[in-house]
Amino acid sequence: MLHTRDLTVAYPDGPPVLHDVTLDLRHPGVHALVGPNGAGKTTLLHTLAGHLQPTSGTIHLDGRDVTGWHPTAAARAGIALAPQGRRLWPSLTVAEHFAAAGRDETWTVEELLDMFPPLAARIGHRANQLSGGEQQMLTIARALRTTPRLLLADEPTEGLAPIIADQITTVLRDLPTRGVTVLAALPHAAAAETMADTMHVLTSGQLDCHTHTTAAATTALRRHLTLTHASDAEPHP
Ligand SMILES: Nc1ncnc2c1ncn2[C@@H]1O[C@H](COP(=O)(O)OP(=O)(O)OP(=O)(O)O)[C@@H](O)[C@H]1O
Repeated sequence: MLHTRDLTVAYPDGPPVLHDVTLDLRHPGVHALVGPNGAGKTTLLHTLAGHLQPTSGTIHLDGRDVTGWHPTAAARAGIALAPQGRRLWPSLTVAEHFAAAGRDETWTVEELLDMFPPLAARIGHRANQLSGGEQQMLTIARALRTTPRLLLADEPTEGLAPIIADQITTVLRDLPTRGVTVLAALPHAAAAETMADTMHVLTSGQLDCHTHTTAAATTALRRHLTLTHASDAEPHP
């Protein structure tokens, strides 16, 4: 459903941060993009959502070339981003976030509140009055209001208490049954294990390994850390 080929991305006036990233999500499901801080996970998700332009390479969603599309067009094509840091409007209420994001009634407010019960009790509260977990729930719920086929979730359980992280994981795991494929950026393989069907390991802007097992993902991450530390320790001439 999502296919990127040789995607290279740089920030203005900087060197490439992603190098020739070829990612193939053939089947609906929950897919994890696993990598350490600075690997380029956020950069990849933002590029898929149209917030960054690749310098080369292509992005296809369901066979359609969406490379370089404006975020609004990417959203219409079915790509939604639940960003890291949540990016909510602090002074808008939960209800106002739903109203602002709503496009059609595939995901009704009632359904979303059933999915995230803590939000139901907070419907009239402003975003800056919500807990971190409630903010994350609102971020995902708001993204679903745009009726995505692909939900990009950037570190969706970051900093949350385990019980809240479990609630969010359960919701994400269930989304493919509603026709939504999830690509979740996660910092390590253990976090991906409970959430994802496949893991794609990103290190230093390059995709390193595609796997179904935590062990293989962890090995790839350890290999990267070992190589990084070894080159850091090399004496400089
Ligand atoms: N706005 C920006 N301008 C320039 N460089 C940036 C910008 N945002 C990120 N970078 C750089 O791009 C690289 C990849 O960062 P990115 O945030 O995509 O990684 P990440 O894997 O999501 O890490 P983290 O888990 O820490 O968010 C890093 O070297 C970072 O410093």
